[in-house]
Amino acid sequence: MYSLEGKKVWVAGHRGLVGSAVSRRLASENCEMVAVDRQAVDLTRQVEVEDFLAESRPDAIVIAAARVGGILANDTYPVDFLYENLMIETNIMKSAHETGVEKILFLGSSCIYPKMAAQPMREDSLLTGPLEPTNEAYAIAKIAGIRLAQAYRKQYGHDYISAMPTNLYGPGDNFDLNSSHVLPALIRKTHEAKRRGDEELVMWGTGTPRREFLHCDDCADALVFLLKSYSGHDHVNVGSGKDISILELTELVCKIVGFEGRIRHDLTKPDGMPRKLMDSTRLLDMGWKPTTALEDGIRSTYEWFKAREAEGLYQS
Ligand SMILES: NC(=O)C1=CN([C@@H]2O[C@H](COP(=O)(O)OP(=O)(O)OC[C@H]3O[C@@H](n4cnc5c(N)ncnc54)[C@H](OP(=O)(O)O)[C@@H]3O)[C@@H](O)[C@H]2O)C=CC1
Ligand SMILES: C[C@H]1O[C@H](OP(=O)(O)OP(=O)(O)OC[C@H]2O[C@@H](n3cnc4c(=O)[nH]c(N)nc43)[C@H](O)[C@@H]2O)[C@@H](O)[C@@H](O)C1=O
Repeated sequence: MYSLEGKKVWVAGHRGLVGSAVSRRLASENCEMVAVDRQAVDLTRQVEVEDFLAESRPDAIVIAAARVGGILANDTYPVDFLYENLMIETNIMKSAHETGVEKILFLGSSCIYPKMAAQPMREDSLLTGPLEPTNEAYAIAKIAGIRLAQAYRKQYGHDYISAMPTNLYGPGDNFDLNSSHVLPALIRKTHEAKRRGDEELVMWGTGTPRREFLHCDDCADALVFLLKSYSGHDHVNVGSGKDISILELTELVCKIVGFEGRIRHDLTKPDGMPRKLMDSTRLLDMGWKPTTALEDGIRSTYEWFKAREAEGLYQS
């Protein structure tokens, strides 16, 4: 067990979907939070990370900072996804080693597994086959991060662990239609189509791929659980255990938003992995479980989106 009591914890990427959820969750632990904005410390720059850690001296770090995006962004900007993620994770782990950080939780993603991995995907299917081409760059950076954490454990005995969340969503998500993941994109597109009185909604791809979704607050709870109770070499899957086809998801969002038009497929856009459902047995066996049903989570995220839209945050 790792006690967070009185510890200084740095959530790198505290403004993001996951980082903000982890920060909310850590508020109920008796620990001190450290935070820094990208304007003050660019995590792709080693010297800035070194100086920040030498000065702030956290005891534990959650690496929720990363270059993140949906299928199109991943496919269009492979250099950015590979380079920035490699830099962020290596800079943080190296500086943490030099300043004696006790514990690191590194975050990867379900895209690390082979495109044709047996479903549900177990932790030991890593590196057993070719990756999905649309997110290969990002996946390679994340696999390198897992291996780097394991290397620090092997060479120096450091308690660096890795968690692999499934597709996440919730308040604070990215609703930009070019760079977002499918759920925030569908919420925004359906809402705007309804407001304009459109007869159809355009979704990407065939709709046959299947994805597993987990609310960011469930994910944050699992991450804090792992931070406190897990100290192993192997990475741990973090999922909800249920998947849904993209067409079914689109129909669910239409129901929640109240859009009654047709659904049209844009087949110029990629489908990506045919199925991504994780086997989270290891985490469940440790005693953790998710609490937010997908429909409830989409409803509350839609309310969050509408409130931000009313503030003028999203202009269509
Ligand atoms: N979203 C998802 O569906 C999934 C996410 N994950 C993992 O969870 C982690 C967090 O993802 P998520 O919260 O969705 O991503 P977000 O894009 O919402 O947040 C990423 C955060 O990282 C910060 N950041 C990025 N680059 C830099 C940089 N160069 N210097 C300083 N800060 C930087 C961003 O800062 P700023 O606010 O300034 O932009 C932002 O706060 C990632 O490791 C991702 O792989 C895993 C599975 C699924
Ligand atoms: C978390 C994960 O996220 C990415 O992988 P992904 O799961 O394929 O990403 P996605 O959420 O963007 O799409 C899921 C499915 O949904 C379809 N789809 C329909 N309509 C829209 C749409 O409007 N927008 C988007 N983005 N997708 C749409 C889309 O065509 C695809 O079939 C990674 O690259 C990878 O980096 C990663 O780790």
